[in-house]
Amino acid sequence: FLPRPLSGRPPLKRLKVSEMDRVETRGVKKSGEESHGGRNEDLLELEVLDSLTYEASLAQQWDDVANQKGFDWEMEKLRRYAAGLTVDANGDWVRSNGSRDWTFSPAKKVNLYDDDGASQSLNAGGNIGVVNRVELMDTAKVFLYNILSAFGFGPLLGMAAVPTAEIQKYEGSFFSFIKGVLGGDLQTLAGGPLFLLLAVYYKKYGPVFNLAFGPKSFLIVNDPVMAKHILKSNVDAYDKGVLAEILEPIMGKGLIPADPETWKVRRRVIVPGFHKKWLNTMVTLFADCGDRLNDDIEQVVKRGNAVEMEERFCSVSLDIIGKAVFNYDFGSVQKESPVVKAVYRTLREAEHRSLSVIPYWNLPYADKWMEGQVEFSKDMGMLDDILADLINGCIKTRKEASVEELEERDNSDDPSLLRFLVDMRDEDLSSKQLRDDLMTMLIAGHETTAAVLTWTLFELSRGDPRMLEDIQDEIDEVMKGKSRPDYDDIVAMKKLRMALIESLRLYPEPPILIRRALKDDVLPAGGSNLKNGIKVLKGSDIFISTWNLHRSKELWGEDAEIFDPTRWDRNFANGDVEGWEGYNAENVRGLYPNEIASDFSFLPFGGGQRKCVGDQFAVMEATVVMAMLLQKFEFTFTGNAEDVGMRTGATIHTMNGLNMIPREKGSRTLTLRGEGGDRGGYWAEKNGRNGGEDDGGGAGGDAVKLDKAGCPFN
Ligand code: HEM
Repeated sequence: FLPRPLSGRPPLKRLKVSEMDRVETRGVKKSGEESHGGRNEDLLELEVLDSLTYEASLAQQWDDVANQKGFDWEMEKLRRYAAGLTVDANGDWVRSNGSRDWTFSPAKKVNLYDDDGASQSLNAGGNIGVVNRVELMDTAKVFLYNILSAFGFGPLLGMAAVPTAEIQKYEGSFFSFIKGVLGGDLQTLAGGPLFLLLAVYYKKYGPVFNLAFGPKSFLIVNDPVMAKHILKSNVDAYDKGVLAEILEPIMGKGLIPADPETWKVRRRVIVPGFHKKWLNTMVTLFADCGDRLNDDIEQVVKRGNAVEMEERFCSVSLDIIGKAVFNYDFGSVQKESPVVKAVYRTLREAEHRSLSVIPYWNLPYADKWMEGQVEFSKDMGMLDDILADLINGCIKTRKEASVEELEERDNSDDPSLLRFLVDMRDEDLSSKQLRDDLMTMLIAGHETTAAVLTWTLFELSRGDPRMLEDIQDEIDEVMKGKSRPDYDDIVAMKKLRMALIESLRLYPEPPILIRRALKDDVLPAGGSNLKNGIKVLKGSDIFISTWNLHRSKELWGEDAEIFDPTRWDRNFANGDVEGWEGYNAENVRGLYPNEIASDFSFLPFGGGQRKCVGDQFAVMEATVVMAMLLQKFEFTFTGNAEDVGMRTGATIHTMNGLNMIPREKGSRTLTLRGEGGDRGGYWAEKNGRNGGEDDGGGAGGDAVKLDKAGCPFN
């Protein structure tokens, strides 16, 4: 949440350049090398703009003199003077230290060589790619505009009248405040989970508002039209901003934090790994791990104990992701090993960082003296060693093949993504990049799926028991006595899939998507009354609250906060949200209703080009594990549903664990619980059942068998 530290890379590179090349092709080469035409020119020593620097991108941006006006240009000139540049008699920007050889205008075609001769990155057209980097000046400008807007100058500066929610009042105790400041914990400072605070402000301020902490502010977007603009229509104008800074030390240049240039390359490599045949193979893996979980719960039933299901779901999803991504068996359902502990501590640290106001991990030598950081660095070391061994082992047995061949290959001995990536023909096997990709998928695909399972079981257990019974009936009908579902069974278990996806609506993982503007932009008005749109300055940080989008009454109707898997069969629209098509059940394709069917009011896996690569994997995994569990067991809370509580990090966790008492299915007497009564009544009503027996939720009484004909799932 503090301004991004400047990168350590020097902005200029001292290289030798052939005058001929500079004029004709702008080629750059090392002293003593032959020029492209084979001529051995006299070489001049020049400072050439590194194509990867902010200066290079700026120089391109300002190439057109028509752009050289207004406030931004004045700021840019100041920036250039401060960087030691000046304008020469020809109007070119040059270094003021007398070196007239170097002009500010970037070369159009440049071949740069590192000192070791390795060529540097060029984009496909041979031009220097425009790298939009947010620099200190951009952040300063955003701060300045925030301050001026607070004094009412916003409209003069072309800013829309976006309301500002100011976190001024701290609700917690003095000691927890001090703890929050010292720990840099935003959640403690805000007095509770940030996304819940944003939900309160959403009710007050509507679809878009600023959240201000002094001069620093975040634009909070709770509108599907604006979200679509940021994630899809103008996606090149945004990157992951704060999130990338926080995750970089853990995930490196893995897909989630990757800058746009790295992302483009890696996404193209990784996506083919999730091909259809692989996903089918994965169903067997999900069932293997589901068996382990069932065996474990069986033991708990025998002992007559309670079990913490959130923890169990985390274990099963960790085992699955370990095997799927790098063919490593964490075996965490059966035992807790030092490796498993290291994974969890790393996840907790990543979450703590994402809630932190102070980048404490960047303090000098933090990994040597700071509590938590010493351990974190050891954990990362351990995980890196394991990953390095796995990668090296895989490389040693590499069998190169084309993507098509790999898709057809019998990979039953090692179906992992690592194997696929290593065997892919012509792939760069830099183990650092592979390490980053694998680490990212380990983290991205683990607790997210565990959270879906946790909150689905929670909601099914606290709702009308007939809802659960209905789903269990579906499982029995589809599985026909088999203990392990296959792909067709997953497709056939629609009620279960809709229950899982409904829990992702109410508990989105993560509850906030983070972006930073790489250029100035204007968001569409959507459901706001800001008809000219909302100006966004380069460098602005944006939170898209999926929690607010998914629970909005404007987007889902009055029952938005209710867990109702049948809603996915009904359309919903709202003409007040300009440009929003609404949710259309007919547009649902594939295993779950996605962002397209809801026109970006439902973003379970994000949307646009940076959408989750593991969506199908996750839905299939959750369906298999939950089907196998509910086929055999029933669960009741050890106490009340309210005891479970909620806290947040990158995903939404329970506060106190999902403590349940499991029993063999069929051994429980279904009762309508008082506290879930309204939900039960609602479910019954939606199913067209106004049955006299306890609908609407009194306590006690045997459950009424669901009337199949009235069920909207059918
Ligand atoms: C229910 C489970 C999951 C949920 C809810 C989920 C959610 C998401 C969301 C919301 C994003 C977009 C983030 C953004 O736009 O800032 C995302 C991205 C991503 N997810 Fe998932 N995810 C899940 C499972 C998985 C799995 C199983 C994997 C891998 C095996 C995975 C890998 C990724 C990756 C690599 C990205 C980054 C994609 C990119 O930027 O190109 N996720 N996920």
